[in-house]
Amino acid sequence: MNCRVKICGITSLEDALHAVNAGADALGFVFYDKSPRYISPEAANAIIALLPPFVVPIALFVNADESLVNALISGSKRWIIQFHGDESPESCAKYAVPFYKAIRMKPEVDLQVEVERYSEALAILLDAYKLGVPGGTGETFDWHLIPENLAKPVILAGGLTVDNVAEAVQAVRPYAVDVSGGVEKEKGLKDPDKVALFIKRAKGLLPVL
Ligand SMILES: O=C(O)c1ccccc1NCC(=O)[C@H](O)[C@H](O)COP(=O)(O)O
Repeated sequence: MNCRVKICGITSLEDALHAVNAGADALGFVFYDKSPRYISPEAANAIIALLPPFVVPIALFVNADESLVNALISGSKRWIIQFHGDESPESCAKYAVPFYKAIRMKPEVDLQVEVERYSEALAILLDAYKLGVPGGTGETFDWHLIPENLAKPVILAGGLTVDNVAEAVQAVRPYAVDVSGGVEKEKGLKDPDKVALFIKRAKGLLPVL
């Protein structure tokens, strides 16, 4: 299976280019100022101007003001937005760029209903629910909560690491996987070896020993 990989929480050009050279399909940039992975719109737009054309830059917002989102996307036409808060379907769809909607998974979430609500989303990203923490929790959720016949591509996130990503891809068969904390050496800084190994294992290019 050809599983794509998004490396999230990029804060430097060095980490961005290393992830791309290791085979990342998409890079995530966090514009949530309470995150240790926060990057300014100016710094992120400078990085994405140097990315090769087939790499997708993804801008992550949590209940952000419209003016902040518009300020970012006015700097580059390449962005896809990942809404990671409580944004309504209407507020996600009002921008000039495509979007993904993150759903924080717990047993009472009906994914079929969420997929219908966010009908204009390109894909849904499934992350672990943790009270008071909007994302980047480093925690997994119960993958059995994901139905097989969802009408949107699934990006699987939440607590993925070099040790569990191959199993996750096998079990869920997602369109893509997304990782942040599992490939860091400290919060906000990627570990190049873990990034490379994670991508190889997600794409089935290396056996898990
Ligand atoms: O990464 C953050 O700090 C963050 C903060 C607030 C909202 C979302 C955030 N990250 C979202 C992501 O896309 C992460 O990649 C995803 O939550 C998975 O994180 P992890 O469990 O650390 O791999």
